[in-house]
Amino acid sequence: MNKKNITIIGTGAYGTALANVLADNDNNVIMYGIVEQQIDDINIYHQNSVFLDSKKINKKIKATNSMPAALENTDILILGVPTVAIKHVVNDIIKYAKKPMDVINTAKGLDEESLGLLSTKIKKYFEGSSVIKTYSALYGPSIAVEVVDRQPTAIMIASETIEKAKELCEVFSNEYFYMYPTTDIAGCEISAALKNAIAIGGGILKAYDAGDNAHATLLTLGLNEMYEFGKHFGAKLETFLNFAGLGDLILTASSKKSRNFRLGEKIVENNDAKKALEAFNLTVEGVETARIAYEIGKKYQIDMNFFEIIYNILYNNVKPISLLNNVFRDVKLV
Ligand SMILES: NC(=O)C1=CN([C@@H]2O[C@H](COP(=O)(O)OP(=O)(O)OC[C@H]3O[C@@H](n4cnc5c(N)ncnc54)[C@H](OP(=O)(O)O)[C@@H]3O)[C@@H](O)[C@H]2O)C=CC1
Ligand SMILES: O=C(CO)COP(=O)(O)O
Repeated sequence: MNKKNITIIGTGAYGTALANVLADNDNNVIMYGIVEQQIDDINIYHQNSVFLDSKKINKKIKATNSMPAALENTDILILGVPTVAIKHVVNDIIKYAKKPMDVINTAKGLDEESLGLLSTKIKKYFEGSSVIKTYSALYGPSIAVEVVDRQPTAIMIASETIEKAKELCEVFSNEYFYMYPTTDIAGCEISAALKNAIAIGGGILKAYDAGDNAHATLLTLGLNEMYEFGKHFGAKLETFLNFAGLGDLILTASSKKSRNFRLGEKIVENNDAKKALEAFNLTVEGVETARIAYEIGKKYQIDMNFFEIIYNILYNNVKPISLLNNVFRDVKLV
């Protein structure tokens, strides 16, 4: 496989983890960030201590705060910022990109405005520009810190054609990072977004010491609601059984390494979602997703009992104990 020139937008936890994989695979990797200290940390000390402590990353990774420099000669562009920042960065990317690129999104969210898919929205942002060659997105159970530690990880790449997905698998895969191809962008994206809200529920149950039965039940009913939701957008059933679906759901709704899970625990600690959120300054995509998924469920009359409860906890000051008291009743199984 030829060396690729890869640009990663965002110097956060996941962008850094992917940079490390891609540099390990001998590609030229440059990261674009907005925080000088993070850029220096990467260039000089080969670490990203704000997000990943003092863990060393591949010395070949470069970072810059200049978008034009980052986009000098890009073959593959990775969007490594949270959902909320995508519009802003795409505007700049369009301004400075010099040639058409394979664009890969990593953000896990939905589109608030259209009550639809984030991928549709991102492609719209690029519409009319000539800088996007293909669109793909990368999803699956991959906590950044474990990827940086080179612990075994398997994820999906969803592209519009299977040929492109397979080509990208070649670029990313190595002995600790395995990537599998699919064309079900909608299914992967919905799984990835919705599991974050379910992970908040996982943290709530854990903090109440609800037990392993309850945990397994949450995963099962959560997967069912993800699928009910996905059907509406034409997602395939099998996607919910792959790494983007079941895999990421199990990981995030069970692990203290997940920020969404930890937020759930904090909500119980504070007995108040608003207070917990005020004190929690990490990226937690599940909060917005819970609201958008709830609205989509209402609009299209999708049966989503869990999402209604978690929405009320996050947005209507309903106490977190209501999850324990109500989520196991009237579960609608696929
Ligand atoms: N962490 C993980 O294990 C995984 C995360 N993801 C997904 O990846 C996405 C990013 O998450 P993650 O890397 O963890 O988030 P982080 O909070 O670790 O990092 C986000 C980065 O984006 C930067 N950023 C925010 N706005 C802008 C902007 N306008 N221009 C440039 N940079 C910006 C942030 O800068 P600043 O520091 O200034 O805020 C920060 O460096 C999320 O959607 C997440 O769900 C997917 C798989 C795994
Ligand atoms: O999506 C993730 C791992 O696949 C990361 O989850 P959190 O955003 O909850 O930390």
